[in-house]
Amino acid sequence: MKRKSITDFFNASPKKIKQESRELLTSSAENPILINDEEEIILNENNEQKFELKKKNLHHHRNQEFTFILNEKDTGVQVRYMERFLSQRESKELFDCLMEKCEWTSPKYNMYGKDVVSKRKVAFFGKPITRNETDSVVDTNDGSVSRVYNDMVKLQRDWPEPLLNLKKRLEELIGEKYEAALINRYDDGDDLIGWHADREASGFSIASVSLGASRDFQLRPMPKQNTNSSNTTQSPIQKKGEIITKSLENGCLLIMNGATQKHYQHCVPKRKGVLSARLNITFRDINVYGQN
Ligand SMILES: O=C(O)CCC(=O)C(=O)O
Ligand SMILES: [Fe+2]
Repeated sequence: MKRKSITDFFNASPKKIKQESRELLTSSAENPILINDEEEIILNENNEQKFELKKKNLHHHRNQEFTFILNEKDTGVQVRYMERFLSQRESKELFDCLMEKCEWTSPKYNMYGKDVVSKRKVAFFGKPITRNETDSVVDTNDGSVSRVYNDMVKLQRDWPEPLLNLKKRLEELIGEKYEAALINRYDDGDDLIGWHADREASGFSIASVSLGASRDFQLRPMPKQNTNSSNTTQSPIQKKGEIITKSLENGCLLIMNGATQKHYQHCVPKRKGVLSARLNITFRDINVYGQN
């Protein structure tokens, strides 16, 4: 590994590097390298930059760095985390606003053949309504529903201002177009979401913002299916040590890229000691959670 000053780096190949260094300004990887005129850039043996992130991922947020929870070369899985994406004030404002504006539904799921109603609540914002120049509502919320998980939930299209602003900010930061937001409300540590993978298209990055109480978020490799089994029900084989746990705090941002949903499952397990509410917003692709 050679070390070069940033001046050497520019002199070596001015055109190419100038453009790349701009992209690196806000980048971070396992070993974040922030570059300005005084700092050094680390090169590998071939004189190439060691870390290179896509330009679309690197706008703004100079003081807020991503860390990788997962970054797999072979599968392409990337799960990134930014601790203080929202300030305490922004988080509180959004939390209060969503608590007031969301129309909550309790999801149902089937456990051993029985329908069970979850204590966790969900709300769903679909494609935002369009407003004309005088800011009057053109398309009204007509009380329709949308299918989320296996449930029909109230489809809300009149996005509260702070949620719309957050959507725009994430679109700029991540380079995706988000047209839906799913809100999960965990009133205390008894509320949970079990192991699952999201249904988003393979190239799509889901952005997840957490508010309120800290909760553990877990990831595990997609359970291998027992192909020898004579019946067709799939039995997962999972080693306990393969579970990654990350506490998601008030105001943090987690980004799961498309490959994550193919190779990993995630969950928010029960946590007895948690006595207050957490909201989680996932910004998603409207094509997956259609508007019925
Ligand atoms: O609450 C969370 O952090 C995760 C929510 C989730 O996985 C989902 O809604 O699909
Ligand atoms: Fe999920």
